[in-house]
Formats: sequence, structure tokens, C-alpha cells
Amino acid sequence: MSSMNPTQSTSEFFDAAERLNPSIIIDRDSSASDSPSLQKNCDKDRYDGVIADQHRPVFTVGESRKNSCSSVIDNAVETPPLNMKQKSITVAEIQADLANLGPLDLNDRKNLCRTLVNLREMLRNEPVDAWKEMTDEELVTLMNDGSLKQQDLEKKLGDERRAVAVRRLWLSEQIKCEDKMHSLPFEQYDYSMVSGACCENVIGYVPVPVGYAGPLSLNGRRVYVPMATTEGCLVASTNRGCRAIADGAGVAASVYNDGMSRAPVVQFESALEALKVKAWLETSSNYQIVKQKFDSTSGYARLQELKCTPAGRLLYLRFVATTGDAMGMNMVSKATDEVMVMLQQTFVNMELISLSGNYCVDKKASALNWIEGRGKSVVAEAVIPSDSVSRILKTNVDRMVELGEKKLLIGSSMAGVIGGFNAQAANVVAAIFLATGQDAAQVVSSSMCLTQMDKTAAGDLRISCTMPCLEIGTRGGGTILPAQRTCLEMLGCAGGHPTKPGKNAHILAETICATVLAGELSLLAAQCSGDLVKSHLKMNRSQLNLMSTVSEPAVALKDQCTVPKVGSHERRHPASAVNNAFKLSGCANIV
Ligand SMILES: CC(C)(COP(=O)([O-])OP(=O)([O-])OC[C@H]1O[C@@H](n2cnc3c(N)ncnc32)[C@H](O)[C@@H]1OP(=O)([O-])[O-])[C@@H](O)C(=O)NCCC(=O)NCCSC(=O)C[C@@](C)(O)CC(=O)[O-]
Ligand SMILES: NC(=O)C1=CN([C@@H]2O[C@H](COP(=O)(O)OP(=O)(O)OC[C@H]3O[C@@H](n4cnc5c(N)ncnc54)[C@H](OP(=O)(O)O)[C@@H]3O)[C@@H](O)[C@H]2O)C=CC1
Repeated sequence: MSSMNPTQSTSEFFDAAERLNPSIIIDRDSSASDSPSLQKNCDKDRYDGVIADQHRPVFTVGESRKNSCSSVIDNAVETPPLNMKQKSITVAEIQADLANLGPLDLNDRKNLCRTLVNLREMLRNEPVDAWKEMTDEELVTLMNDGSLKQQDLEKKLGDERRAVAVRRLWLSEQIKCEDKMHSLPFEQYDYSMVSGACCENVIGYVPVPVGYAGPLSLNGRRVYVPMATTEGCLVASTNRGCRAIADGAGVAASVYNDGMSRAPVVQFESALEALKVKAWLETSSNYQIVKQKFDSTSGYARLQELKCTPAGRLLYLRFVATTGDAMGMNMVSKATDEVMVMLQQTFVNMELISLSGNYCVDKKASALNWIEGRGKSVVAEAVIPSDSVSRILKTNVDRMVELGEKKLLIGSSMAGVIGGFNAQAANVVAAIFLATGQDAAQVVSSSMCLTQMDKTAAGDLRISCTMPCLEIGTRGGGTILPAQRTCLEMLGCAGGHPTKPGKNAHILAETICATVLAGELSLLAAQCSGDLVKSHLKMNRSQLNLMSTVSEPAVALKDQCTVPKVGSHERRHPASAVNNAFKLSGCANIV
């Protein structure tokens, strides 16, 4: 940050102002004389340098150095129009007054804000670049004023990164603490992929650590599976499961059903009329008309089934389609929407209550999905040699089989779970979903899993996982983001398959199911051997958390950071060393 003493040279001051904002051009000829184009606002004791370009923006110096930019501008709003309450002043007068202000930091944009009146003037003729020419603080002023919607920042600025930065600036004012944003990173991210596809009102991103489990021996391949999680122990556990699997012949996994669903609810004047339409839709030739319309909406969506379920005068129409390599919700919703328009022309008494009648069933726990399946239905199976069960998993086959029955089957039945006959399928599903850009909310049905274990004739452990609802894709949604795509590339299934649409999505589904199986093996073994709590206290309970009390502010952790060393006493780093690391970048955990 450079600063200058304004008493030394007014022209230096103007030079710096122009460097700071290239859109400002100061009319020096008139400022060198007692020209009316340099004016003093008598009431507010601030100076407005009149700019010689077509927008005639005015920047203000003076109080803004002590107060926040926005407060100066708030005052300025009340200022009467320039021509009413201003008088001409000389450069000598300006220099004399600026001298009283002390050193002025000309690199701080807050010191040079145009008034709201002038910003509005800039926008009046809607010049293409007016928004881009404004400083961040000026944009915030217009957001506070309601002249600029924060959701329009990307469009107006044509610069996603800057849009995020300005939104953060504005939001930090709203939450009345600029520091609150500090640890939410936003730099080093390609927002062009996010805007219009993955998120709105973007203010940054939450970094989640990504580990890998593997190699997982799956269908004759060796796979390294990326997992994004903050649950210490999860990756280690899944990794141990992969090791046990590798001791046998590996996992065999296969998709046995494929179909994404969308189910509108429609209403008729009577229950009988609803049944008539059901019969019409179930007639083969009519179904073909519907299918033709449905399939015409996409290069990949192909209708497989239309299930019509009546409820009084309501009819629930469950469209099920294959969707290539995409998870398919947008695709199937679009296709269903177009079919419904067509059906409404045929059945004029049919009232479409909603395109989604909750019979789909998306993002809600349901018996229907558990029974019918949704997305990819997959089964994975492996045999673990008995000596690997004792050597790697630290238990034995009989105990595992007994736990499978008493916990996974009887325990889950006692609890009345839907599709929850497993130990931790959701853990692995969520971690791979986050890593590979899946729709996180679909963990609800996607983690439905039946884990079964029995003893083979040779005395080894046979384990299988059946997952009927893996709602996943390798194309579309969050899979376009570079980090998530990289994780898909690790698995060899990024994007659409070049020759067999849908194959990449099947590879991902099989990989998730096989990794779930690895996680099941290890966690169930830890419960057999009584290692669950011990392992989590060692790998999951952070020493940093233990250091803090509820009432301590989070910043205390930075000042007194303790790095645990497994198996030894804590090592305490001097606060200065830790703080240096924090200072390395604008974001606390991005270095
Ligand atoms: C998209 C809207 C909101 C447009 O809605 P609209 O009414 O056309 O928008 P508008 O331009 O009139 O603006 C109204 C307000 O919406 C907000 N808004 C509007 N646009 C933006 C934007 N770009 N960024 C940030 N905020 C925005 C904003 O608050 C704005 O107020 P303003 O600030 O203008 O005074 C509306 O059409 C909508 O809510 N659609 C539903 C989308 C949705 O909820 N998707 C979730 C996923 S669906 C799913 O996953 C589950 C499902 C469906 O399968 C479950 C089921 O089976 O039911
Ligand atoms: N709309 C809704 O109600 C819901 C939406 N979602 C969201 O929907 C998004 C996912 O929707 P989805 O339909 O999967 O993705 P997209 O909306 O991104 O659609 C996939 C696009 O990729 C094209 N495509 C190119 N190659 C392939 C290929 N090999 N296989 C499949 N498609 C290909 C499709 O072509 P074409 O145009 O020919 O079909 C289509 O345009 C997620 O962001 C999710 O969060 C989630 C739940 C509900």
C-alpha cells in the first residue's frame, strides 16, 4: 500500500486517482485554474473532482478516509444536487484543506468513491461497461440502494470471480463483520462452471478433504476410490475393507436394473375417469405414442415403463427411463413435462396438480424406491478368506455372520427401517457423492442397502451388498466441475461414454456398491472386535476440538494451535508460527 501526503502535490493526487481507476479522467486544465469544474460541497466539507468523460462521475475525498465508504455515500445521498449547494474553489484551497487530513492512502479504493447520485448518472444511459468501471465499494453502494440485485452481479460484471468478491463484501456488511468471511475461501476457483449450472448467490466454496481407498479389486480392475469426508476413520476403515477384499478374488459387481423416475400427480372429476385414463395409458399402442413423445425430447432419455397408480380421483403416473450417463432428473422431468402437455390436450378434464407427485420418489425415504429401485440397481459380492478375516479384520467368520443376522437383519427390522439393512452404506455413498459431483440430497435413497453375510462351504466369509437406488451420473450436474471430474477420471468413468452411453454411469454405480461392501466389512469387523470407539477416539476426535471450550471464540484455536502426534504427547506450536501459515493467503486453510 503506498500513500502520499496530499500537501505535496495535488497533481500527484490526481495522477494516483486516475491510476487507481482508469475510468476516471481529471480535467487538469480546469483544475489548475479557479475553474468551476472543481467544486467544494460547502455543507459536507468534501471535495468533488468533476471528471471530464461522458459519465461525469465524481469522486469524493475527505471524510471517507475516516469513515466507511458506504457511510460517506449515505451522507452524500442527502446532499442536494451539485448545482444548488456548491461553489468554486481554488487548488490552493484544496491543498490547504487536504494538508489537514494527513497522509492519504490512494491505493485504498474506499477513499475514492463516487456519490450515489453520480453512480446513478453513470447508469442512466446504460453504457455497456458502466458496471465494470465501478469499484467494488461502489457496486455495494448500489446493492444497498436496490439499484443492483446481488444475483445479477455475474451478468452485469461479466466476471464471475469479481461477482463473488463483491457479493462477499456486501454480505460481510449485512452480517456486520468483515472478518466472518475470512475463512470461507473463494480464490483459485473457476466460477464459470458454477454460474447457471451448480449454485446461485455464490460466496465461495467449502473445502472438504478428499482421501482415497484402495486399491479396490473390482471386476478384475484395480481401482482407487476418492472419498470426500470430514469423518476421520471412514477412509481408513474402507481402505481396510479393500485390503481384505484383495486377499480373495476381489469384488464382482453388476447393475441389474436402470431407470430414473418422475411421477406427476393428475386429478380428474371422478375416480372412474381416472381409471379410464389409466386403462388408456396401459394400452400398448397408446403407451407407444407416449414413449415416442418422451424419447423425442432427449438424445439419451428412453422411456422404459409407465406405472399408473390411482388414489380416488387422483392418478400418479410414474415415468421410468434410462438416461445414458446422466443421473437424469432434469432429463426425465423435461420429457415428462412435454408428455403431460400432450396428454392435457387429449384429456381436457385432466388437471395437472404437480409434475412431481412425490411418487417418483426423489430425495425422500420411501418403501417404493426400496422395492422398485430407482436410478441404478446394483449388487456386489465378495468372498473373504477366513485367515484374512482374522489377520486383517481382527475377527472371525462366525462372529461376522452372527452380527449380520442380529444387527443388520433383526436389529434393523426392530427399528422399522426402510432399506437400512446395512451398517454404514450412507457413509461411503455420501463421501463418493461429494467427491464425484453427485446430487448430495440423493444420498437418501442411494444409500439404501441390504448387506448379507454367510459362511461358505470352505469356511470363508461371503458378503454381498444389494443397492437398488443408486441415483448417480457421470455427465451433467456437479460432474462438470473440474475437481469432481478429476475424481471421476480416477475411476475411469468421467463424462459420457464415447461409444456406449450409460456405460460410464454403470461403472460408477458398481464402484460405489463395491466400495460400500468394503466399508461394511471393516465397520462390522470393528464392532465384532470391539474396536469401534477406540479407533474413532484415535482418528476422529480432533485434539484441536479438545483444546477449545464452548465459550471460546474460534480464533483462539489459531492462537494456540496444537498438532497432535499419534502415540506421543502433544506438540504445541508457538502461535506466531501458526499465524504465519494463516497469513500466507487470504483464506485460512488455503495455502
Ligand atoms: C428459480 C425460481 C426461484 C425463479 O422464480 P421466479 O419467481 O421466476 O423468480 P423472479 O425472477 O421473479 O424472482 C423472485 C425471487 O426469487 C429469487 N431469485 C430468482 N432468481 C434468482 C437467482 N438467479 N439467484 C438468486 N435468487 C433468485 C430472488 O429472491 C427473487 O427476488 P428478488 O431478489 O428479485 O427480489 C423458481 O422458479 C423456483 O423456485 N424453482 C424451483 C427450483 C427448485 O426448487 N429446485 C430444487 C431442485 S428440485 C429437486 O431436487 C427435488 C424434486 C423436485 O425432485 C423433489 C420432488 O419430487 O418434489
Ligand atoms: N429437475 C429436477 O426436478 C431435478 C433436478 N436435479 C438436478 O438435475 C441435475 C442432473 O440432471 P441430468 O438430467 O442428469 O443432467 P443435465 O440436466 O445436465 O442433462 C444432461 C445433458 O447431457 C447431455 N448428454 C450428453 N451426453 C450424454 C450421455 N452420454 N448421457 C446422458 N446425457 C448426455 C444430455 O443430452 P440431451 O439434451 O440429449 O438429453 C443433456 O443435455 C443435477 O444438477 C441435479 O441436482 C435433481 C433433482 C430434481
